[in-house]
Amino acid sequence: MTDEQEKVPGGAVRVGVLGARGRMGAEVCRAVDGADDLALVAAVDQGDELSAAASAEVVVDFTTPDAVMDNLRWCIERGVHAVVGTTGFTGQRLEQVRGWLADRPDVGVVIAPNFGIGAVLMMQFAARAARHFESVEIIEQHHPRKLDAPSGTATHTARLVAQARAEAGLGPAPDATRDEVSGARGADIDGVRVHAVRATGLLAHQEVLFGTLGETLTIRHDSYDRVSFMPGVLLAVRAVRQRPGLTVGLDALLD
Ligand SMILES: NC(=O)C1=CN([C@@H]2O[C@H](COP(=O)(O)OP(=O)(O)OC[C@H]3O[C@@H](n4cnc5c(N)ncnc54)[C@H](OP(=O)(O)O)[C@@H]3O)[C@@H](O)[C@H]2O)C=CC1
Ligand SMILES: O=C(O)C1=N[C@H](C(=O)O)C[C@H](O)C1
Repeated sequence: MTDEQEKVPGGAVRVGVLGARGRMGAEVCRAVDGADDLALVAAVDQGDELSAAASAEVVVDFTTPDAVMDNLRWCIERGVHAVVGTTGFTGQRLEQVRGWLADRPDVGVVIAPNFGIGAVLMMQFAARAARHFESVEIIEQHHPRKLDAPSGTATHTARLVAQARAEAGLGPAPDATRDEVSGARGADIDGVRVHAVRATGLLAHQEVLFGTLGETLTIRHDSYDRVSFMPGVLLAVRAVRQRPGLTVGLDALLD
């Protein structure tokens, strides 16, 4: 047993954080430190050995899309449960994670594009509204130090909305644009236009704008502080050991 394991209060879940010196990772370290039933046993960042997290039962990853897959494989191979907030999860990446988990059916992984409870509800409400409106566009707004665009939340929302539209038999949203300066109509995610704004002063914000004859509906969520993500992260940390396999999104945990 290591010195760090010896310090863990009886029964507390041993948690390691990857990306611990980053904006989210540092907030997660504070949240874990502040929870009586959790113990922070490893704070790992760029340049540190992953083996520092070997004594963790649950690892939380807020690193970068470039780093997260290697981290996840390392966790799964060692039987360490993982809670992942890092973005960049394509369908192909999720399949890869399922493949690794097939060899370790005892391990749980929760991957959520957004741990904010309000953001999760925004996505659910958007999916519910989608079949009633012929037009839909997503506008996400973030701090300018964000590496990826569009955001993981916007990409996930677009996929949910596109799926709901397809199930309702809706075709493409009307759009007569013929001449376009490249990018003016945003990114096309499964047929849904997504616009990404980056500005100092913002943290994480999203609007889903629906339109039909004579009316629009705007569903908006704002995270003003990274503490907004912590109840969702801690919920996943507490739940993941009892959820073998891959859980995508926080919805199942909230229910
Ligand atoms: N799901 C959710 O609710 C949320 C998700 N996010 C996502 O989380 C991720 C991190 O965001 P944020 O905290 O703002 O980013 P930061 O850049 O502030 O933090 C990332 C940290 O990870 C470090 N890092 C990079 N590679 C590794 C590695 N291999 N091992 C360990 N640490 C590493 C970085 O170091 P260095 O800077 O030296 O490269 C940095 O300290 C992003 O993908 C973001 O979109 C953010 C907020 C909420
Ligand atoms: O980088 C961020 O800050 C955020 N990233 C996540 C995303 O890409 O959706 C979640 C939230 O929007 C904050």
